[in-house]
Amino acid sequence: MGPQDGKERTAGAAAEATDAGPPPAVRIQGLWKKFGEQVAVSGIDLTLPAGRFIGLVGPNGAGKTTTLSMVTGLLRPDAGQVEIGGHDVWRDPVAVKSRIGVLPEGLRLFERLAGRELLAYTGRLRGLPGDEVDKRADQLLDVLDLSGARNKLVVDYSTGMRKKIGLAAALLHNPEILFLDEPFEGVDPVSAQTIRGVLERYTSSGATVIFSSHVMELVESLCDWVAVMAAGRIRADGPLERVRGDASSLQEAFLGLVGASDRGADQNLDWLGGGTR
Ligand SMILES: Nc1ncnc2c1ncn2[C@@H]1O[C@H](COP(=O)(O)OP(=O)(O)OP(=O)(O)O)[C@@H](O)[C@H]1O
Repeated sequence: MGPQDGKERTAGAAAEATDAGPPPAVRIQGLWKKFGEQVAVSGIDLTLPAGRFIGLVGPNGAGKTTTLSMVTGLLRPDAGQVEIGGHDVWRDPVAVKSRIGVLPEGLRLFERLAGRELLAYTGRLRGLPGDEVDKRADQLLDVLDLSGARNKLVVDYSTGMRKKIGLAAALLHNPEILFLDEPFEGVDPVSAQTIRGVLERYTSSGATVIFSSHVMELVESLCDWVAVMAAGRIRADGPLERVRGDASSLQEAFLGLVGASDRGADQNLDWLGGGTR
């Protein structure tokens, strides 16, 4: 399965989505971003269908965060277009931002607010009525097992608690599409299971989740659609089974796609053998 396969599938998915009526969740065309001489995202085209649980996977430095930042309107591309639900991210930002929830990498939160206050503030910024914000905030805190920390300042939250309160803030306005950059990083297995349950419930209503991750087992168990990125390009994308192909696991398919399956450590590091000293 090569890059071209991914492109063909993308075009196919776009046509399917258009024929069926509703626009795709995300349509990316010719997206580029350079930082100095470093090309982070190299002219990608990608169509992600609505109503799916979608994983964006790739090795460190592949360009996942840069792509998600441009797709969600946090970073201006050098070139290219992004549409969310048929709306251009840069020309129609209000329509786009009302439809999406975002949990970015290295999320900045208002540290001196308590968790409950943070949600109240986020809800009012989103234009929700106060009693609706109260109801939703209480339910989200409860489901995410944060009720006991509702009055604790965010600065005192652990990494996992920060991810969960960030997720609650991203879900508060009931977006159509949720973007999550490494939502499970630094999260313990119990909290991961809680987050997973919330996301599964959210997608079962027809909403779309798009998240980046390095953890292939997680992506394989959660996602029904996958895009594989490496060196700023999309190497493959489509339904999970198609991207996995004949490989025994997504991990194996991924290593083949990013060209890392035969990168053994044995040719180098011949000095490393502390145990045999
Ligand atoms: N603000 C920046 N300034 C300079 N270079 C950057 C910046 N942001 C990203 N890059 C570079 O762009 C490339 C893509 O980075 P990006 O963070 O998008 O990758 P990633 O796939 O999210 O990686 P990881 O999985 O390690 O988080 C890398 O080479 C990175 O060093």
